[in-house]
Parts: sequence; structure tokens; C-alpha cells
Amino acid sequence: MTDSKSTESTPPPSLPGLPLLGNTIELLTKDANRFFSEAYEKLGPVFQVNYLFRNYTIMAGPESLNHLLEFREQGMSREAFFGPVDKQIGGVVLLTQPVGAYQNLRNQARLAFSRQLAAEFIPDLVGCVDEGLDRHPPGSTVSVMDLCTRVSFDQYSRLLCGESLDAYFDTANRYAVWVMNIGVKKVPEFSVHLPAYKKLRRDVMKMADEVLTRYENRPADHGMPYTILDALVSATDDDGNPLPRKDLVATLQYGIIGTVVYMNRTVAFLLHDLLSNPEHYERVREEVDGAYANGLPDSLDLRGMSTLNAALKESMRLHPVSLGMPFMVDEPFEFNGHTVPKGQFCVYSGVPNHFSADFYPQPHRFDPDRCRAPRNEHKQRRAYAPYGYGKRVCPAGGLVETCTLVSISRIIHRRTFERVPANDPLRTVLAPLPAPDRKFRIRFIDERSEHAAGKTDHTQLAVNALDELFESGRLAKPAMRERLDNVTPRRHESGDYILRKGEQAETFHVLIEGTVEVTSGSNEHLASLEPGNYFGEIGLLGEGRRTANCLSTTPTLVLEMTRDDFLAIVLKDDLVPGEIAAALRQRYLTTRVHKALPALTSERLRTLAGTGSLKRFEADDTIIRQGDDADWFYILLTGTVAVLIEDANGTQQVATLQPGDHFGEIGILEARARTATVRVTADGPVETLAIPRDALLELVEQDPQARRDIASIILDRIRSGTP
Ligand code: HEM
Repeated sequence: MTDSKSTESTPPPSLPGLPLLGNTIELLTKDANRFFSEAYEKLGPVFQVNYLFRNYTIMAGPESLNHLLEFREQGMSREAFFGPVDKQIGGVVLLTQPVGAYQNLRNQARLAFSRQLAAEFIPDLVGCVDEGLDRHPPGSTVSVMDLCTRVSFDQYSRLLCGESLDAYFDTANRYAVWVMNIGVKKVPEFSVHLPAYKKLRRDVMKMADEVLTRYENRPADHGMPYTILDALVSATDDDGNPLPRKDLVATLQYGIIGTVVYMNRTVAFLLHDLLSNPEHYERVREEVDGAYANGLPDSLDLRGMSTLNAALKESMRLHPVSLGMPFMVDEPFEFNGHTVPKGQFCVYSGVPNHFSADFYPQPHRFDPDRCRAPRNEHKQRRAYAPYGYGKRVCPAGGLVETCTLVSISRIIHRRTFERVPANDPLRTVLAPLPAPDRKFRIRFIDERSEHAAGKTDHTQLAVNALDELFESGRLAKPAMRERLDNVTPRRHESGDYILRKGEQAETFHVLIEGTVEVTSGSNEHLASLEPGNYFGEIGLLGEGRRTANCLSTTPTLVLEMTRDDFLAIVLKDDLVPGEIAAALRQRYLTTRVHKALPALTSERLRTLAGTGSLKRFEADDTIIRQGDDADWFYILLTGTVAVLIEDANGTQQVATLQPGDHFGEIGILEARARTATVRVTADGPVETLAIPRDALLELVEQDPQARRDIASIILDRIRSGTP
């Protein structure tokens, strides 16, 4: 391997360090990410560090990631680095395999650790957080890493096999950290002969064996959603043979490592970043409370928490837990004028990219808005790589995101808490990967809400509705439905650019709420988009770049589908963009309506969702005003509204309506002015499905059941004096 720019060959420069110990102390006790990025600024994209008596060549920054992709690991191997981990885990560990090998297992791992699989378990994942919190009642103080590790392990257990493995928590955690310490050479390999380690390993193997035996013997009608084990058991080797039991045990163990050495600290770092930035914390809390207002969130709700999602991305930018991807150099190569010799450990690291002012203005600032539209700074090429790069990118991003969003949202929704001591600077340790140290603690102050009230299984309701909705449609194939599930709802403020002309086209959009203006490069008005319209398809189907600007002219809610999902549907199923957009919009609205009105038949649901549009109102907004013309009928989807009547004696509140209630029908059906004012309560905002006058009249005309339902509600309201 050579690099065309190389002229003379010298070893990569080193950072000054202590005799013998080199850079070990700095790396172990300071922020290792900062250390890597400062070294990159000083020494360029290739340099050496000495850590725990070993020299490592660090290939850093965007240029090194290009090198990794270009040379596809030629002349490099992993056995020497991860071999000792393999030996302990006792089966195939993907990390050690060459990139082309075990492709079936790699694909299956993507499914096993996917967002879709985790989505089915959201109520259980919330339950794990609740159990974690219940162990630390208000008034108690807890180390955030301890809390996050236990909750993350519990969540992984549920996803793995549908049950709690809490009895094994301590053993599995200590074992996984020990193995990982051997992997990163922090602990010598001969430590595996110590009785303490041997006992841990024996116990973890026993746990794995019990889990698999219970899995093999479970009754056919167990009724459990698809688990990680289900996915792994369906995996095959490269010849199509089922994986031997030892490889299942190995992958199951690697998941434990992913959970207690990577995921736990990601949750802890995010909690830290939110606590240290009260204004963002407040925004997230508002969003989270909205999502829980109607019961437990489902996967759409989780992805709809756009501020929390952006905060997670930003926190993973500031605290990437994987410092890089390690290899053994088998053939020397030249890079940036330096020779990287055979026999070196070489680590490809995207960490400095995360702190580059070229990508991120004020890179050390926690600024979640940079990780969402319109700024999307993390989407620049090579700017963001917390899950690794190229062919070896972590397959578990969806699982991590789901568990982390559930954990943080649930903690924030349930409790008030404070950092103790307040304003302590965050200390990170390499243990064995970067993590907040155990002194990062919080004190729980109080329960915020009656959390037991939120136990309705909305996920299941939504799934049922969608099953019915797509039963006979063209998008019925499971693969297509999975693609539709990947859609992210995003909110944009008025004045935000959702797309800009000339940008790389990576997403397809459906407008659900608000208005969008399409303009040319010279800002000439081309079109106005309304809810139900779609955009972004031209860049995806044609030239790869955006051909116009799309600007939110009001606050908007937009569904976003990735390029891959969009093209997969268009190419495989011969659908036109308008059909995909209609299906997505329908699906989104139907899920929301079904949540509010679970008793509606799918037929009626389809009709309502098809004719209505989602409208959001802020706290204290007036939705309808007494005396005005009646033009819309509303179904309240989230939040509460007050019904007020004005008469000679002043204004009187006559009712409070809850999600699932509807209002506005009397004026329309009786062709008279509004009989009351409906205003969002101070707890706002609310979401409604707004159905235009004509559509309601048509529904009532054509559907006797709808007529009866609405008539009886009108009667009830008249009887109770609540128009
Ligand atoms: C915040 C959490 C996580 C981060 C940042 C992360 C990051 C990474 C990175 C950087 C790699 C590539 C490593 C390399 O090749 O050197 C990787 C690989 C992998 N991760 Fe994760 N990981 C996380 C959580 C998890 C979890 C929870 C699981 C499983 C439950 C998991 C399963 C895997 C597997 C199986 C691979 C090997 C993939 C392959 O080589 O094809 N990870 N992860």
C-alpha cells in the first residue's frame, strides 16, 4: 500500500510522554477524546502514542478514514488484536473476522440489534428503567454509571430472550469489562488463569447455556415478540449452515460487552450533557412530557422527540465511546509522508473529526441543534463516526438509540433530580473505553408524575392498526413495511430550511403539518406545499443533488425517509413517489388517530386519517371561538383542552376534554355558529386531527354507525350542558 503524496519515509511523529509510561497517565485520567484531537491538530493525521508500554500508530481525521475505505483493510488483520477476546468468548466474534467473512451473520446481526426489533419491546424497556429507578427512591443519591449499567444490561436481557437476567448482572458485567480490558491490553492475558476470572467465566457460560436451553424448550405458543435470539438462531455461516451453539453463545456475549462497555456510558454522557445545559434540558423535558402524555411512547413517538434525538447525536459527537478501530499492520505502508511499519498496532480514529472547527463551529460546545435540520452539521462527509466507519460500522445503532431514548426520556419524565455536587466538572476515565467516572452522581428529589398511569400498550394498538391498514395494499410485504417504519417525524421552526439547493440528496419528505415554500437558487418562489404534499424525490431519482430550496414558512411537521429506503421501495415495488408519500402520511395519521380512538374500525380510521390533517396548538391557544363560523371538526390526539362558554355572566369553563374526545361537530352538523370556545390548557401543546366540514358531513351521511356515535355524543353534551 502506498499513498501518492508520500515523498520521504520517516516514522510517524510521537507525542512527548513520560519515560516508560509514555502517554498512559494522560490517556487514563484525562479526556481521551480531547487528547486524540489535540494530537491530531499538533501532529497531523498520523502519529504515535505510547499506552501501557505499547506503541500505537493513530491514523486520525477525515484523510485517515478515506485511507481505511480505500485500502479495505489490505495488509492488516485483527487476530493479533482481538484474538485473546475470541479465545475467552469461545466462538465467532465478528470484530475479528475479515470484512468479507460471515456476511450472513453480519446481516442477521443488523436485524438482531435493529430499531424494529427493539420497538416491539418498548414497554419492557421502560419497565427496566422503572425498576432501576425504584431501587433508588427520591432522596437517594446514585452513581449515574451504576444506574445506567444496570438498566442497560436489563434492557439487553429483555431484547435477547424476553426475560430478566438480573440475577447475573454483577457476574456478566464484571466478566464483560474484564474481557474487554484484555482486548484493549489494559489487563494482561495471563489474568485469565486467576481463580476470580475463571469463576466469572464459568458463571457467564452457565447463564448463556441456561438462556439457550430455555429458548430451545419454550412452548410453540409463547406469544413473545421476535427476540435477538430468534434472529441469531436463524443466522448461518458462509456455507449456509446454522451457527454452532458456541457461536450463538459468543454473539450473545458480545452483546453484553456492547451493552455494559459502550451503551451504558452513552446514556450517562447524555444525562450529563442535559443536566449541564438547563435550557436544553427544559426543552427535552417538555417534549418528553408531551410524548408520555398519552401513555407509553411507541417507536414513532421516540423518533418524534426531535430535540432529544438531536441531543443524543450531539452527545455522541462530544463523547464518542469508541476511540477508533484497531488493526495489526501485516504489510508496512506509507501515509502522509510516513512509514507505518509491520507489526504495529494501528488505530483508525474519527474522533478528531468530531472536534474539528471545519465541521463544527465552536466544536466543544453542546449544541444539539447542529445535529438536525437545517444545520445538519453531522451529516457532512466524514464529520461524524461514533459507530465506526465503512464495512465494520456497528450493527446495533438502532438498538442503542431506542434503549437510550427510552432510558433518558423515562428518567426525565418520572423524576426531578440534581447533580451532586452541583457544577462539578465532568471527569472521564478510560474504563476500558471513555466513560464518566463513578463520582458523577445525581440525587433524586421527587417523583414528577403518576407514572403508573402510563401503562397502556399503545405500541400494540398502533401495530394492530397498521396491520389492518396494509393488509391488502401494495405495501403489504414485510420488507416494505420495515422500510416505512424507518420514517422519522421531524419538527421544524418557521424560517428553517429543510432542504437547500445543491446539497447532496439523502432524504424524501412528506409534509404533515404546516406550510413549506419551494424556491429557486435565486430565491424565486416556485411553489407552496400543503400538508399531504411531498418533496425531495427529484434529487433522489435524478441528479443526486437538491434542485431547489424548501423553507418552512410556519412551524412544520415533516416525515423523513432515507434515500436507501425510498429507492428500495421505488425500485423494487414500482411505486411512484406520490404513492409512497400517501402511504406514509396515511400511516402516520392512522397511528395517531388509532392511539386516541382505539375502538374505531380500521375502515373508519382510514377514512378519517385520509381526510384529516394533523394540527398542533400551543398552550393557551384558542382552537375555536364561540360565535365564529364552523368549518373544522377536531379529534384531540394528545394533551387537554378546556371548553368555555361566554354569556352575560362572564366566561365559564364547562368541561375539560381528554385525548380521544372530539369537538366542533355541533356547529357543522347543525349549520350554526360555534356554541363554545375551546382553548388549550396551560399544560399544552396539543395535537388534533382536524377534519374539514365537508368530509365530516360526508362521513355522517354515508356511515350510519358514525351518525349514531356522533348523535349520542351530541345528546350527552346537551344533557350535561356542555355543547
Ligand atoms: C453506544 C453504543 C455502541 C457504540 C458506540 C458501538 C460502536 C461500535 C464500533 C465503533 C464498532 C466497530 C469496531 C471495530 O470494528 O473496531 C462496533 C462493532 C460492533 N458492535 Fe457496537 N457499539 C455500541 C453498542 C453495541 C451494542 C449494544 C451491541 C450489541 C447488542 C453492539 C454490537 C456490535 C457488533 C456485533 C459489532 C461487530 C460488527 C462487525 O464487525 O461486523 N454494539 N460497535
